[in-house]
Amino acid sequence: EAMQAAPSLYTRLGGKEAITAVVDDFVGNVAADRRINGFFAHTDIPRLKRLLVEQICAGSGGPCTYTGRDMQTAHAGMGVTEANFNALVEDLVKSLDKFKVPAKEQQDLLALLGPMKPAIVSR
Ligand code: HEM
Repeated sequence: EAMQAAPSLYTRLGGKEAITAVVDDFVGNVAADRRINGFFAHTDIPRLKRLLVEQICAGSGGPCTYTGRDMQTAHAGMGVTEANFNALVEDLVKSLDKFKVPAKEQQDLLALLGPMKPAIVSR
């Protein structure tokens, strides 16, 4: 019997469609979140959604290429705080819970995004 590779996080999340559904809902939460929605007042939201899907797809082992800017450049000069960062993660977890993404996959996704924090938080 052949050895079986462990399925990627991308596969465990349910692939591109499931990731797209979570990102749509997540960005909706962010847009409604008065703690942080001011940051996004001039943002092209469909583009942001597309780039988030690409980033999560590529980072989780899926067949995507991230075409956006690096995290430091994208968030430069915004003055994002740790509290802002935590609020955004809370909005993401709300969507992960809503779509019943299991705890292990939530952990693995947050472990993928957590290391980006120093590039994003600037004060
Ligand atoms: C792990 C956390 C985060 C990830 C993975 C992330 C990811 C991204 C990505 C992929 C983009 C698009 C890059 C591009 O425009 O080329 C972006 C843009 C943006 N992010 Fe984040 N981000 C995070 C946290 C935050 C936080 C905490 C804030 C503020 C509360 C924020 C505010 C923004 C804004 C306003 C833009 C749009 C910039 C523009 O319109 O030019 N992000 N982010």
